[in-house]
Amino acid sequence: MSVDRETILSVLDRLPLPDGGTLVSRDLIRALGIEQGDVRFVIEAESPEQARALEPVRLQAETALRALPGVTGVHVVTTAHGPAAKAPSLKIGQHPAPQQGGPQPISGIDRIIAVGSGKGGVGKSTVSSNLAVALARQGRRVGLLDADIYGPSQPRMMGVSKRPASPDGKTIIPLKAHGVTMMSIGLMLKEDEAVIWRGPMIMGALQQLLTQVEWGRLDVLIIDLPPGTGDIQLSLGQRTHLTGAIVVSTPQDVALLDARKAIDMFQKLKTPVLGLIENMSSYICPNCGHEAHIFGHGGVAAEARRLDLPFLGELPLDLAVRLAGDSGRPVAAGDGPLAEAYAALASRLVAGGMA
Ligand SMILES: Nc1ncnc2c1ncn2[C@@H]1O[C@H](COP(=O)(O)OP(=O)(O)OP(=O)(O)O)[C@@H](O)[C@H]1O
Repeated sequence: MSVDRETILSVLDRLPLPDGGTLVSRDLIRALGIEQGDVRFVIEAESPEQARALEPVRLQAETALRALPGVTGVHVVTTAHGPAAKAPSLKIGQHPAPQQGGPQPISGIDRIIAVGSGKGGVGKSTVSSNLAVALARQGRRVGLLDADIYGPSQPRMMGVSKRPASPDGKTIIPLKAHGVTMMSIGLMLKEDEAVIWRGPMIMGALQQLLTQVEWGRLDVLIIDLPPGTGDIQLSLGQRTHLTGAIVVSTPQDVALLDARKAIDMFQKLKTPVLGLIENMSSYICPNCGHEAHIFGHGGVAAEARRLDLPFLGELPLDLAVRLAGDSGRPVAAGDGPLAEAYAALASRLVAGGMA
């Protein structure tokens, strides 16, 4: 049984706010998305004070929604307008500036590739970081932007935690790791501020990360998107000229079903789908060498053929990939078959003029 938007809103409309009204009646809910029972939305507070006052309501909302049949997960974040945090702060409380003439390029960046997935947990962030590192090892000037506001994982995967500097309070100096210039929304938050954003509204935040970060000259910027097909992906595709998108999926049917939705979204946005990647494709037992297909095998290649899209390759399920991601040194930075798989993927993109 799946849960719908109306049910979610009616539950939220029953939770009173401390100063009157509800999240719904006060129009504080943004970017509500429901993917396979996973509910995500943003509470847009008017000030950091209000955001703090709303914290009990956020928790109540999570508990109430989790109790609904068909809900498998709930992720709610609060954003706050109001006085800017100490530098480097993204200026707060702005809707993205109105824009004329469709998606725009970003000056100094030759190509932008968005890495998306229909479903969370399929390895989109892992693929983004490893691909970025593999491309940098081939001499490309590479940027990596972690746009997953719900769970920014690139600082951990790339092994950076320093808060980026902003000498003039406007531009932000990105960090460097494994030859890649990187920036993550996670680096702008203090650890104890994980819930309340000191940032602009989310769409504006992404736009600012694209334009206020001093990326320098890049051959390619890789954007690690949040999972699914929500407002962030739409807003990015509508405002920024993307060279193309890569969709990551595991071979399971359920993951493929969602991947199709992501492909559909990119096609509606007129963003070329550069290809599909099958992650967690096969598992080689380190003890006996037996090859197993835990999530199935070949489903993504078959889907690519069916949709007449390029199949960019399969990446095995391997403990070393996770350990490397957790340790901040992606497998692509080392040697061996896993690094070679990413190098081959990077070469294909370079040869095709995509990176
Ligand atoms: N090929 C692989 N082999 C082993 N572990 C993997 C592989 N790919 C990803 N993982 C692990 O699976 C977990 C989820 O991966 P990752 O965070 O990249 O997924 P995601 O699609 O970006 O998820 P989210 O949507 O939650 O951001 C991580 O712990 C990662 O290290």
